[in-house]
Amino acid sequence: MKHTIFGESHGEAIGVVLEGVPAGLALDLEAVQRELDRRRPGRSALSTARKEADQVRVLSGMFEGKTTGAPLAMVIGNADQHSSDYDSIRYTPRPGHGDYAGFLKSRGCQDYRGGGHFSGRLTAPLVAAGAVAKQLLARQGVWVGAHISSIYGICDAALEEAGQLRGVAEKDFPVLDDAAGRQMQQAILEAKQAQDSVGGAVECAVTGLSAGLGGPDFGCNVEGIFSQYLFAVPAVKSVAFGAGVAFSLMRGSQANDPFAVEDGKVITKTNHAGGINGGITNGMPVVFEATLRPTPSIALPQESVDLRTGEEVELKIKGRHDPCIVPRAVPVIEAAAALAACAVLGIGS
Ligand SMILES: Cc1cc2nc3c(=O)[nH]c(=O)nc-3n(C[C@H](O)[C@H](O)[C@H](O)COP(=O)(O)O)c2cc1C
Ligand SMILES: C=C(O[C@@H]1CC(C(=O)O)=C[C@@H](OP(=O)(O)O)[C@H]1O)C(=O)O
Repeated sequence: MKHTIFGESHGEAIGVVLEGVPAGLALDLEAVQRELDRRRPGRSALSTARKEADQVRVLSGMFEGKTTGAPLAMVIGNADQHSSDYDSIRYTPRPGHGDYAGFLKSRGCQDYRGGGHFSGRLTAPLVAAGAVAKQLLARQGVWVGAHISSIYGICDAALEEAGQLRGVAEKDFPVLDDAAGRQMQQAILEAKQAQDSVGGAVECAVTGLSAGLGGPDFGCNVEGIFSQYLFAVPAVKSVAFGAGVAFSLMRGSQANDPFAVEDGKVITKTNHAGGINGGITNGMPVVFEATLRPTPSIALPQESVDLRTGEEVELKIKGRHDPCIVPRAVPVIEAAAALAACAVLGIGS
């Protein structure tokens, strides 16, 4: 399924056009809305204070409750913009954000208000598209779940099997170990108090993908397909499959996943490979971790450059920002993974 996300954070609306959605899907719009509600801003002191209802409206591609196979267009309004917060930083890019790169790419014509098209707000339509993908995947027995695996060095309990993630989505703070979750929340509030921000990671599992999907080469490699979708999420700076960076500390005897037979099916006893060997699914859950950087917009003074004069200037950012992106990014990572899983399965292509 090809998806095109459109809009700007302070424009009239944001949305997505999904092409290739198979006809005849009885799309559950309440389920789509539930996913959007998990990501919605302005719900607690842990997130940006911007309040948006994030009510999704389907403009096309659905008739009498079912998808028609025509492009599915979904739109979400913007209501609570404080655009004047951005006037003073129009020509002084925020370190870490897309401002400078966007200024160059748009030749100075970018919508600078609220980060424009680079805003994390554009992940709302991504979540809507992912919710459609999840419904298509469910018909094939494929399921996606995630949890916050760490924030600022505080780790959640280790994920031993993907089934532990069922039920995590309903939590306000989606972790396996609520005690660790309370420590993470404390770390976020301390960073906020210090006019700063923190980053962390989201671990995600996709179950039900049969063995033998994908290929070793560019374009069909399953790790590559997932990575393309995941790196399109703003603030994602690394993606690692299975044991990921911990492989560098292992011997082969520890890293290899021993084969076994369970109910007549070949399985592996461990899943250090994250369900992928040779770029091809091996039938175990596809498991990966995405690292999200600390929020770029912080209240502490920072160094920037006035792009009109070339002078170095001190930057003070106003406005309402997430002191940590990770909690609201959990449904976003799931959405990106669901779209990637559709691509791996060839749904809508
Ligand atoms: C859900 C979500 C919320 C975000 N909230 C903010 C925010 O409040 N302030 C901010 O500066 N960046 C925020 N970001 C991150 C920026 O959008 C992102 O860092 C920027 O677009 C640059 O992209 P990059 O980090 O991938 O290079 C958010 C990202 C996501 C996914
Ligand atoms: C609005 C959302 O998050 C926004 C993401 C964001 C950024 O720079 O990425 C900056 C802030 O925008 P604003 O200054 O307009 O409040 C966040 O509030 C959202 O996620 O829906």
